[in-house]
Amino acid sequence: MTDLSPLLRIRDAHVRCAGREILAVDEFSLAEGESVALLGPNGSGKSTFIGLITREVHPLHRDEAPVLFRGDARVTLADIKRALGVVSSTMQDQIRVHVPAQDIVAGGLFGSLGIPQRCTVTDGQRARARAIMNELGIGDLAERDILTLSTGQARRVLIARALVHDPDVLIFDEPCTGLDPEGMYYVRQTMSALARAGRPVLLVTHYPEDIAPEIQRLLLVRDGRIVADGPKEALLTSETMSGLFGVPLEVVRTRDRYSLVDC
Ligand SMILES: Nc1ncnc2c1ncn2[C@@H]1O[C@H](COP(=O)(O)OP(=O)(O)OP(=O)(O)O)[C@@H](O)[C@H]1O
Repeated sequence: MTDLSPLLRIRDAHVRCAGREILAVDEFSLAEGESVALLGPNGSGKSTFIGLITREVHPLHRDEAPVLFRGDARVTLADIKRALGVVSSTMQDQIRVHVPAQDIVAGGLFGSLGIPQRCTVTDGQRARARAIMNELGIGDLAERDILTLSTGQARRVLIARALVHDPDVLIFDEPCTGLDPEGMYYVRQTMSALARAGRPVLLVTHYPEDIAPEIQRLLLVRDGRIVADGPKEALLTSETMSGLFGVPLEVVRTRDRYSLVDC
């Protein structure tokens, strides 16, 4: 029998912090192979939404579990780490040790940012880390000290780390923050290629420019709520964006990308 459960389902999930509700999700499903972008202003609840999926944020308890992976509520944290590959702009700040970039990539095989103490990396695991770096065009960075890389180079190393264990879903949490146009180009191209290859990408961003042409579905988040969920063509309008961000904005479409300009 075919399993018709979505890859991910969030239903009636509520997150409270410091005495107030910071996120409420009535219903969200991600099908196998589907990619989606979450767009919203600062403080709207996007990272909290991702935290629900990664289990870093806990919803209020209720009898029926609010977050299901392939229909299963009882997945362990290890299962979640295996299923997800996460890239965020803040991860780089957490790296404080001088290690070769390939060790950061291999760390993804252990669900950590580097190789944990007491763990030994096999030749096969090292080869896997090198192979994924080569695939992303950053093989020349493998032996470089991670702390000496530019922000753009380090971000691409973090993408390799997120991919090294062949996850079911890739989460990009504001992946272009702090990058110059070259860095943005490579990160956006990589997201496009992954989504095109059918790897589900869950992108969190403030900017429509980051949304790869292959990502068709858009969620708009504001004040801790999903205020819209639909095709990006329908939602990326000047009127909707001005309402979402609370300032007058114009949406400009250039080929298959969208951008926001002040008006
Ligand atoms: N630990 C916390 N304690 C109190 N409030 C919190 C905490 N974490 C998040 N919040 C609040 O929850 C709301 C949603 O935060 P969240 O970080 O999810 O938003 P975001 O859309 O990711 O923001 P940004 O775009 O700035 O990263 C914000 O109002 C934030 O201040």
